[in-house]
Amino acid sequence: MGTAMQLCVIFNSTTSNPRQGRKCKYEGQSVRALPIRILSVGKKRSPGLQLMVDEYIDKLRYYCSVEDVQIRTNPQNARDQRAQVDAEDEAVKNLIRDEKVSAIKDLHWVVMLDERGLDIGSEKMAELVGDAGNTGASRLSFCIGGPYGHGRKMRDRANISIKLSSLVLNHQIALLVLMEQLYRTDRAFL
Ligand SMILES: C[S@@+](CC[C@H](N)C(=O)[O-])C[C@H]1O[C@@H](n2cnc3c(N)ncnc32)[C@H](O)[C@@H]1O
Repeated sequence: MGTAMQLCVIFNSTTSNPRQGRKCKYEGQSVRALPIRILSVGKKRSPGLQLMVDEYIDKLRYYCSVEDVQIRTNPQNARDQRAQVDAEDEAVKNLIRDEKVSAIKDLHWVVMLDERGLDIGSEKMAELVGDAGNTGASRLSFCIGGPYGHGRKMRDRANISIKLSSLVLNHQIALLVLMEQLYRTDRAFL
């Protein structure tokens, strides 16, 4: 998975009492966040969900810029799960392609959300967001899969794969949990 090894340091960081195992290395500091792009695959959102997403983006804007990109599932592929996942992978990959426009590089640090991913808490999520700024990337991209999850291409492209819970979540709930965690990375909420 790409350069995921770079992040091993984060997940081995030492801890101290009384919040054993819950210390964030950015505690007491503002975490400098890269611009964030959240890509989520799925059907048209309900107005209620969109309202909540917009509310989080509004709250997060004091801290970092968040781009909410929706990738619609193609109903033509509904009968062929493999074709659907492949098409979704391709669509997402096109939106996280590293690019160089004249002297400006747009390099994505890609975090794949997956129920089988690495189990991290809020503090480690804050470290992940802060440390992404030291990877040389110019953007932090979170990818949420469709009804059948991510395919091989996305798994190969991702720099790291994380879980938000041990439960399998609907992609819309995963989006809200992610946004809440991003909001929580602001030190005051850890
Ligand atoms: C309905 S789930 C897909 C479940 C599917 N069985 C799979 O193999 O991934 C849709 C998307 O929501 C996200 N998701 C669901 N549960 C999650 C969890 N516990 N942690 C992180 N992401 C999750 C993932 O991005 C997933 O691809």
